[in-house]
Amino acid sequence: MTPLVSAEHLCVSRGGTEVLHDVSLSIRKGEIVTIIGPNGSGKSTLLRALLGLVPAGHGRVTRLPGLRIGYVPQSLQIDRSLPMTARRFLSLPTRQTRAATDAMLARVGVPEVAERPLTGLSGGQMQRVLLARALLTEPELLMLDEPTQGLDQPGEAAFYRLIEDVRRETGAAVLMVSHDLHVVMSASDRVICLNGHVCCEGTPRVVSNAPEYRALFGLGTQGALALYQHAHDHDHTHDHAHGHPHHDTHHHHDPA
Ligand SMILES: Nc1ncnc2c1ncn2[C@@H]1O[C@H](COP(=O)(O)OP(=O)(O)OP(=O)(O)O)[C@@H](O)[C@H]1O
Repeated sequence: MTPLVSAEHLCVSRGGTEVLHDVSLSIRKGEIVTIIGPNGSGKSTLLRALLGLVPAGHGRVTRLPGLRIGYVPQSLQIDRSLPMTARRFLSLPTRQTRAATDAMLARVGVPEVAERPLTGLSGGQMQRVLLARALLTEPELLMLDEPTQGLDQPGEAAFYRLIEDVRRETGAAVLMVSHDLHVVMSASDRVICLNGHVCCEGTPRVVSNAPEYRALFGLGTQGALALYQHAHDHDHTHDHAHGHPHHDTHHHHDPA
């Protein structure tokens, strides 16, 4: 099957530093793929490069022609001098009917915010509105950058259920960046562990056993991961790992 989007030997520099080095990956129809990695490891940059928002220095990015992508960025700058209701925001750039916006706000769990100004929404409400806007474009690929930040725990669980429903109902693929290692392990078909380059990738089980993953996230997470593996041990007949034992020679600056 032709991938929806792929990167081949992608290198990207930001501010004079190479932040992505020789990254190759592809996302296929209906897959849920999660990118994990420490702060500053290039996760957001990778999404933006796949979207064509930042240029590839070397290598290339290929998207299926006409592919509809719903993108939820990590943060959105809202112009506070420009009051805009959630309903109006959902109608940009494509006009939506009242019924469609109401139904989508209900679906993401915030039916009450339709007439409220965006600037008055809480972080979690805003996150849901951003997801609603992405879903309204009927995406074939959803790209979500830390989509559960700001969501409370029930909200987080509901969020991953919603993503699985969307995948089941529409066949959309999902590529997301996440720091919720526990949830990632249960919600993803495939995990890509990034630290400037792809450290390791594969099913959650393969990744959590990879030495590169353990080096990055330590053994402290193993309890939760072991629990996951125990519950899913039957389900990984096609595991594959690309965990090359190379060392990370890139330096990453703390965004702080
Ligand atoms: N516009 C930019 N100009 C200069 N440097 C940038 C720019 N955007 C990103 N960087 C740098 O590129 C590196 C990767 O940033 P990126 O936001 O992709 O990391 P991340 O893995 O998404 O981090 P986090 O987990 O903190 O969100 C960081 O060192 C960051 O400072």
